[in-house]
This record gives sequence, C-alpha cells and structure tokens, in this order.
Amino acid sequence: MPDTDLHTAWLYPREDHFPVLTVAQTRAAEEAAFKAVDSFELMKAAGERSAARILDDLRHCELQPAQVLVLAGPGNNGGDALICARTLAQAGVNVVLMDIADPHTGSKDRQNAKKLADSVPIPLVDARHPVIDRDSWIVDGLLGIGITRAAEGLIAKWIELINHSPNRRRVYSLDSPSGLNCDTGLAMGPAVQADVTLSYIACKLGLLSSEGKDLCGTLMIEPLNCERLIEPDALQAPSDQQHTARLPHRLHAHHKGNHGSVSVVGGCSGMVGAALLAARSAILCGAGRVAYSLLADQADQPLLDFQFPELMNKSLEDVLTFSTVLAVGPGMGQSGLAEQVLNRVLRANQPLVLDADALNLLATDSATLGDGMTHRIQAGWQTVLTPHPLEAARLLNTSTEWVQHHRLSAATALSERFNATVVLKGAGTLTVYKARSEINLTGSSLLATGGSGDVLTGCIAALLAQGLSAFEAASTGVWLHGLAADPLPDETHGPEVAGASVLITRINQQLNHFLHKRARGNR
Ligand SMILES: NC(=O)C1=CN([C@@H]2O[C@H](COP(=O)(O)OP(=O)(O)OC[C@H]3O[C@@H](n4cnc5c(N)ncnc54)[C@H](OP(=O)(O)O)[C@@H]3O)[C@@H](O)[C@H]2O)[C@@H](O)CC1
Ligand SMILES: Nc1ncnc2c1ncn2[C@@H]1O[C@H](COP(=O)(O)OP(=O)(O)O)[C@@H](O)[C@H]1O
Ligand SMILES: [K+]
Repeated sequence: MPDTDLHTAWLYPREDHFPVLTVAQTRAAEEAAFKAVDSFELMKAAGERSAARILDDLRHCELQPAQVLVLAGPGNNGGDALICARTLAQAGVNVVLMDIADPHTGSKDRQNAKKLADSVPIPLVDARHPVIDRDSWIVDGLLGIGITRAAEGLIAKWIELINHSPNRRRVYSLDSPSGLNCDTGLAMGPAVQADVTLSYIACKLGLLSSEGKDLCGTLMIEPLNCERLIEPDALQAPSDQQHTARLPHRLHAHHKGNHGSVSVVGGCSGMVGAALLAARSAILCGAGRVAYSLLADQADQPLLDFQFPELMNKSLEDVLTFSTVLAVGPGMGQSGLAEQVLNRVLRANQPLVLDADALNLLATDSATLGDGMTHRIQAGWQTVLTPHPLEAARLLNTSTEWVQHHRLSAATALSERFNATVVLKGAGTLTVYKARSEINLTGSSLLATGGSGDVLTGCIAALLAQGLSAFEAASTGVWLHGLAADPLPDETHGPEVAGASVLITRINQQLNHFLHKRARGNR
C-alpha cells in the first residue's frame, strides 16, 4: 500500500462491497474455518499477513522509524502479535517485543506462537515498565475481539502510553484497536487510537459504528481465505458502485410525473424551516414535484419559499391527493393537531417516511395512532422510519444507552414491530428491513448539525418517489446524504463544518456527479 493512501482513504480498498460481522458471527466463521484448517494456522496467517502489510508500508515510507515495537497481550490477539514480531524480525526489521503474558499461560495456539517468536532473537521490553524511548512504529496486539471488560492494570497503562507517547509515529492495531468493543463501537475504557487497523476474517460491526471509525484510522480487511464461510445474510456494507446502480434512471422522454410527487407534512409555528429543508432536499434529489403542508398558524406561514419558488404550499387534503410519497414529521411538534394529522396520513395509501415528531408521537402509545399503524401494517403499505438513537429509545421504551449498545437488534426490533424499513441514524447508520440490513460508509460529523435529519428525510422521500423500493431508497438515501461530507471531483477534502442548507447543495452535486459517472460507464 503506498504511504500516501494511509492519509487519503479511511478504508482500503474501497472498491467492493463487504459483509460486516458481529463478534458472535466472527467466532462462528472461525469455528467453520477450523474444520478445514488448524486454528494455529489461522493465527499464523493473521500474524504473517499483518507483517506483510507493515513491511510494505515500511518500504514506501520516507522517514523510517528507529524501531517497530510489538505489544503482545494475554489472549490470541497477543499470539497474532508474536507471529507478526517474528516475521518482521526475520525480514530484517529492528523489532522489539513486549509480551505481557507468562510463557506458560494463554491458549495452546498462543503458546505455540511464543515458541516460534522465541526461535528468533528479538530484544524484549519489560512489560512492567511501560516506556517508549525511541521513535517507534507500534503493533498493538493487546486485546482483540475477546475483550469483556474495560482494560485495566498493565494493559491499560500500555494503551495510555501508546496514545500519549511523543515517540509514537504510527500505530497498527491487530484485528481491532485494543479497548474497543467490536460489537458496539464503544470504548470500554482506555482504547488505542490506531493509524491503521487490520481486521481479520471480516470487518466487525463495532469498527464502523459510534467511536469505532475514529479509533481505527485506516481500516484494512484481511479475509484470511475465510470469505466463503460467512453467513450470506450478514449485514452488508454496499460499495459506491452498488448504490450508484440503484439511482433512478432519468430518460429523455420523461416528464415530471415520471419522477414522482413528494409532500412534506410538518413545520409547526417556529419550526417551519425543518419542513422547508426536507422539501428543498426532495426537489434537489430529483423528485418531479414537491409540496409542503404546514401545521403552523396562518400568520406564521411564509407566503412562499423565495429561494425555492418551485415548492408548493398546499393544504393537508390537497397533498393527500397530490403526492405519490409523503414525508411526515420534520418540525411537526406534538400538539393535538399534529396527532390528528399523523393519524390521517397513517391511513393514506402512499409510501410514508416518518421522522422526528412523527416518531415521538408514535412513541406516546396513543391508541388512535396505534390503530392507524396497525391498519398500515395489515394493508402492507410501505413505511420508512428514520429515528436517531433517542427517538428509537422512545419507540422501544428503553434508554439511548441501550440502543447504542444494541444498534442492530434495536433497528431489527423496530422493523419487525412496524413492518417498516428502519434507518437508525448516527455514526455508522444502519438500514434494516427485517433480516436484510446495510451499514453506511459515507458521512462524518459534518452531518451532526441541526436540520441534517430533515434533509435526509427529503432525500429518502425523493428516491422513493422516483421508484426505488423502500429499503433501497432508505439505504441509498443515507449514502447520498453522507456524500455531502466527501470531496467533490474538484476538491481535495470535503468540508469539516457546514449548515444543513449547504448539505442539500452538496448532495445535489454528488448525485449529479454519480449520475454522470454511471452514464459514462462508471469510468
Ligand atoms: N480464534 C481464531 O481462530 C483466531 C483468532 N485470532 C485472534 O484472536 C483474537 C481473539 O482472541 P481471544 O479470544 O483470546 O481474546 P483477546 O482479544 O486476545 O483478549 C482476551 C484476553 O485478554 C484478557 N482480557 C480481556 N479483557 C481484558 C481487560 N479488559 N483487561 C485485561 N485483560 C483482559 C482475557 O483475560 P480473561 O478475561 O480471561 O481474564 C484474555 O486473556 C482475535 O481478536 C484475533 O486477534 C486470529 O488469530 C485469527 C484466528
Ligand atoms: N458523527 C456522524 N457521522 C455520520 N453521520 C452523522 C454523524 N452525526 C450525525 N450524523 C447524521 O446526521 C443526521 C442527523 O439527524 P438528526 O439527529 O435527526 O438531526 P436533526 O433532528 O437536527 O435534523 C443523521 O442522518 C445522522 O446519521
Ligand atoms: K488489538
């Protein structure tokens, strides 16, 4: 891998789609692998593959480190590190090794790895005195997917040292940044801030969720020839090409009716902007016609959206006949009127995107809304729910913390309960329809700004109106929304900070870029 790629791409390579596994699914894939290959062979493959990556990086790196410090923890992650140290030393790299475990403890595989490492002269660093005294590349093999509690004792001290030593030059984490929970993406205590993470067998869910993406640095997946052992219904991370292929086809002969009519219902007094953001987003994501119906008092309603005069202001009854898709909730409030309006649209035979206060109202357990939802479910009408973790927690009558610790299960439970496609927002947004699930790879904290969710709602509604299925409109809408943070073809970097209105413009530019690219045959 060329040195420069480490700084420009967070995922390497990014051309293809890939499965994303929970820790339990990874263990199942390992168990399946053991039928054909000895478990020690798999550990050797992991350690040697990692060494090969590091050697390649060293070859391309202009400023060579004084040493490569390999840190071996007490479990099998430490075994991978021992094999890696041996392979690097055999290749002539100046390796020093810190082994935290007693040679006779740990699994049989780890003990075998220790014997192999001992057969090569490698200087040892005392585990009890954490110090990094020279300009170092660090190989972090302290803890992998076996972590069960916050790192403590010497492991915690070494993690703190890795993160804060002025002699740290580049950190390679084996399988995962030590201290990170590979299911939740939450640090369990001190956790390594890696520059590169080499994830074995498959990418783990926690590496793409919550804090995971920040802690991993560049993420590289090392399948170790186990690809075929992964359950086919695992969570998927689609590629840009797959999303592009789903984008609507716009033919020369089309008229506006072919691109669908979206209506946004929401915007109570003081929150009109939320509905306008969703409506603007829908028109710039390609919907043929877009209207909004506001709940605000007449005196608080704008005459028209002067920046987007193509948007129409209609009454609720008018939008119910006008639209092919309804997006309901942005800025809607939770008044009695809002409840009545929601009840009315739940009983409308159009695909619905429910966001924000529409979700909060559903979570109130109102019997009328419950009946409306049951009616939809029985009729089999398409519904997309786009909760952020707090909204999901309200719907599930649980805490945000629980949702963040169980994101995939939470989204699946909501999908089953409402027979709906569920978009669970946040870093590593999940789109779930029952057993089918996708995780999003685009976006950054650029999107963490007021109104960003309203923009997403408009984007998903526009794709639905243009003929995508609820699941594909939701997942590809999330991808498109996240692309606002990616560089455009004439930019080196995407923006770090922007308001929601700017996101709409950038999404439109990215949509056009990918449509042109598809027309040119993805060149
Ligand atoms: N199986 C395979 O085929 C392959 C597996 N591979 C590798 O194995 C890794 C999984 O190995 P693993 O299961 O041994 O767990 P691992 O992540 O090393 O940590 C467990 C150790 O840490 C300890 N410990 C835990 N928490 C702690 C804490 N907070 N603070 C302190 N200590 C703590 C825990 O101690 P205990 O809880 O038992 O007291 C135990 O000793 C996986 O990530 C991959 O790298 C590859 O070789 C590919 C083939
Ligand atoms: N750190 C982040 N990384 C990726 N996406 C993010 C991040 N923070 C927020 N987002 C996205 O930004 C949007 C925020 O939506 P929401 O919380 O409903 O905002 P609002 O209510 O202000 O409109 C969601 O699509 C969410 O996934
Ligand atoms: K690790």
